[in-house]
Amino acid sequence: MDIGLEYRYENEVLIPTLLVQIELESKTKLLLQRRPSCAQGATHFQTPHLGTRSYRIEGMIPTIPVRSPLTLCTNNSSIRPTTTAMCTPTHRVPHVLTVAGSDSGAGAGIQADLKACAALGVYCSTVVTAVTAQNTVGVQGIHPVPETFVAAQLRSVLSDMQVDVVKTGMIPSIGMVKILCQSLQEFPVRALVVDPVMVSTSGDVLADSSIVSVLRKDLLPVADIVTPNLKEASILLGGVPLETVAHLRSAAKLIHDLGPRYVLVKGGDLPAPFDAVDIFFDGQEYHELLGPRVETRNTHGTGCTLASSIAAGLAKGLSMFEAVQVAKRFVESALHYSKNISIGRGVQGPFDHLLKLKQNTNSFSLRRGFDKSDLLLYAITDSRMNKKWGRSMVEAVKASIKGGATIIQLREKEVETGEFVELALACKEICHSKGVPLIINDRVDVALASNADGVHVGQSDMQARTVRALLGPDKIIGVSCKTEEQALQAWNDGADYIGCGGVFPTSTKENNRTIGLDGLKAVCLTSKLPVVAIGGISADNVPSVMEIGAANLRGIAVVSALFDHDCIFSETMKMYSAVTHCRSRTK
Ligand SMILES: Cc1ncc(COP(=O)(O)OP(=O)(O)O)c(N)n1
Ligand SMILES: Cc1ncsc1CCOP(=O)(O)O
Ligand SMILES: [Mg+2]
Repeated sequence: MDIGLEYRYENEVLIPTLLVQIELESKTKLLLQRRPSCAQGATHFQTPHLGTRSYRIEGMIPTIPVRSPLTLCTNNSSIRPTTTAMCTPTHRVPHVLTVAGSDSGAGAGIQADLKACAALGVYCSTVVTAVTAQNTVGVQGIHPVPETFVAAQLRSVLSDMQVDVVKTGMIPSIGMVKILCQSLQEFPVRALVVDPVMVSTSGDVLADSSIVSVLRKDLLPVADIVTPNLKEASILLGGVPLETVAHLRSAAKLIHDLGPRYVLVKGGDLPAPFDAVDIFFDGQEYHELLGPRVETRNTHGTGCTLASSIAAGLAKGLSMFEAVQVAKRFVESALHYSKNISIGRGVQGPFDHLLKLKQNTNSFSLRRGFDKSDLLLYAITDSRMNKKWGRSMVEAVKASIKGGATIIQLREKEVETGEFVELALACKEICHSKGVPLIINDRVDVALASNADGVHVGQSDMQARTVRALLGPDKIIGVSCKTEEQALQAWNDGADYIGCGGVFPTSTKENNRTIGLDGLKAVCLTSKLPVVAIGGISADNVPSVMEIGAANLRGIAVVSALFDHDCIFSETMKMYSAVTHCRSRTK
């Protein structure tokens, strides 16, 4: 007689099921299964052949999780269950497999990939292709791993684990490229990120020229994205000189013709005065990804880290472009954070990938960065309305978040700077306790002093590019735009979103030209940034706004519809249900 305990999921709860297998004289097996109606005590089976069989259960049978073996007692003997119920809820973890070389200095290679994935919350397994002796001075030695052992590592990981994305770094031999391609055919993954490591940033050759043709012929055609720096792009294209942004664009196109779905040519090595511009090419459109050049010696491993961060974003379900943007911001943040650390005596030091784990967990902006879904219901505060209705700013912010506001903007035109900073700190605490970003209107100084999550500026305020340079890459920057040209400028300046309006007439902002639904639509259709509509928006006209037919219109920004009322909570709930209803219909 076998006894077992099985757990089955039903409605989010694990239900214990007792399984009793009895062998009859006639050798037929009888499987009885029963849900113990109690955690302890007897449970009875009615069996057609044996009448009533009673079993007494000792030991608790909790629903989740069960870790301790249970002892089931029949009439007179205790029988340990055939299976010890070990049930805990399981969930998939985004998973990147890095196929790269080991960097003894731990600034680049698989070490960089492991740290980047850890910082971005993604599991990272490793296939080591070579062991290098290197430090901040350069590469002193390379010891390739035998190809058969690379194959064995690939099989060990891919045959057992659910890998979402493979990221390749240094692959020192033609045979290894072919082994990798074969493994990916046998064990397909969702995406392949190829960082064509051929020359280290210290200028040392990490893969001889013979491998270039195999990379071109075998690996690039199956890559989802390839991320060469200037030198690597030039090598992939036979040694053409690449010295300007125009060269980068043509290089991206030519490399795309070799087969990868996307290309990111990294322009960090462009000679000054160019900004650190990367060209992202999807086969149709070019995107110039600008970012502040961080003046530091600690840039070793930036290429590997960018590629593994892209892989991490893809593993988490981001689109390619989103993954590239987040990865670029992550690397910039890490460089910014690490710019003055000193590791090693050479010309090029490593940077600190794990800043996210060290930053104050309340620093919301680094915990997950800007998410365009934050724009769904954008509440903009107004002290005059608070005064009119006799409530504090903190009360107003709490009520709007409780009602469903997804992002808060403190918009204060008369308050003294010191008071504004205090207000921002108090509101940030409320916002972060609910995972809601806090944006400061106009005042970059107040945003810096309160470490708010970002700033919103208008056309007559500080230019977004300057704000970006002051706030750094991981803060949220919004720009007011009435025209397509302003929207393009906001994009080039490195903004995260556009506030577009006033859509309808409003008395909340003086001397504000109304652009109407047509003006809103014109901006949305050309903007490369997500858009939030603003100006005279109420629950009644939300449908007309949200249904203009622009996918990147992500929400509405409102002041009086929420705050010029006695009950902010109910007004916000009303607005939230209106905008979510429309959003669900227009997705
Ligand atoms: C989300 C959002 N959009 C637009 C504005 C308007 O900003 P601005 O043009 O700077 O005007 P003021 O708000 O400063 O009067 C905004 N604040 N938020
Ligand atoms: C700040 C701002 N920018 C354009 S319109 C506006 C005011 C929006 O206020 P309301 O939602 O009360 O119309
Ligand atoms: Mg302004």
